[in-house]
Amino acid sequence: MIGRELSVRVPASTANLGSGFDTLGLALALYDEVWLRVVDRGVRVEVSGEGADAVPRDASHLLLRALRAATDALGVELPGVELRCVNRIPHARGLGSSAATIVSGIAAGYALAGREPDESALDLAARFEGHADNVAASMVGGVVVAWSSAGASPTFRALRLEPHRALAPVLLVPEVESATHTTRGLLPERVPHEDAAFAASRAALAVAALTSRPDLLLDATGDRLHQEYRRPAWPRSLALVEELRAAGVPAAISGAGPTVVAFPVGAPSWAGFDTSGFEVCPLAVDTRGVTVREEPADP
Ligand SMILES: Nc1ncnc2c1ncn2[C@@H]1O[C@H](COP(=O)(O)OP(=O)(O)OP(=O)(O)O)[C@@H](O)[C@H]1O
Ligand SMILES: N[C@@H](CCO)C(=O)O
Repeated sequence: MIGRELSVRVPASTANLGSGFDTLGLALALYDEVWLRVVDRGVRVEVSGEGADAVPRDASHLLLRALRAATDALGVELPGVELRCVNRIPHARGLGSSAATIVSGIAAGYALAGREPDESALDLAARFEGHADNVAASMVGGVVVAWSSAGASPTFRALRLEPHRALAPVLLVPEVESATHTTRGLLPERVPHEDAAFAASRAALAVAALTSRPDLLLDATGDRLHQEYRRPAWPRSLALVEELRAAGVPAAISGAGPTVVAFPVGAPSWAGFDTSGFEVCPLAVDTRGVTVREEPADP
């Protein structure tokens, strides 16, 4: 085991897609990369790129905690680890950075056990994150429908669906950050039945829109379960979503915000919209999910 080296590549993701709160996810072709070596003791962490000035450099690093959870669950001995992270997914913006990091750690742990990430890996990752939409997208790529059943084993599950080839998401990423745990705290305990019915119809429609009928994305990305409640956390982002939707462009808050995800048809002109302070990032859809490569041992 000592001396084994792995490299991991994991995609970002956009969750919710408006109507599918904690349920729908889409993997994006923006990747964090990690190189990892098993050593005889201790922990050494190097980080470059996003979050390099903020994330811990010890065993409390999120990836190492997820890795340890996986190796403990699989009975793999892990005396020490060296880690080099190249982070490209912005943190706390609604692009699934924490989920991608958790998935990297868990996929690496499974690889050390000689296993592909499977249903149990997804359950473990989702337990870390608290919900499965982003982790499922980062793990398997494409479109995912995630669900949980309290008390069941596995608790968290997901179904992967093939994205329609015309899906061309554009992410509008602001400078400001918004922590997911803070905006989850803005959600009410209960919602009106009428809003639940609205959500059920739009989420069901979104499955069709994302996989075979992108022309239905405007209706399919309508939301009444979370965005309005979270408005105080990112008023400008939600105003931009409303502006885009009023002009017929399907748009929603990406994950827990503050990034906006839009699905313009053709080459859009952003000139008519107030995108000041947002970086406009067209991103392809990732269809592979996390990949782990075993690096050859030193001769
Ligand atoms: N590559 C990373 N390495 C270490 N810690 C990370 C990394 N990426 C994210 N994190 C941790 O996760 C936090 C961000 O998680 P959070 O759930 O708030 O946002 P997000 O995952 O970027 O967005 P969302 O869940 O809305 O898609 C960071 O502040 C950091 O603590
Ligand atoms: N479904 C999650 C995605 C962000 O992690 C939320 O909206 O809180």
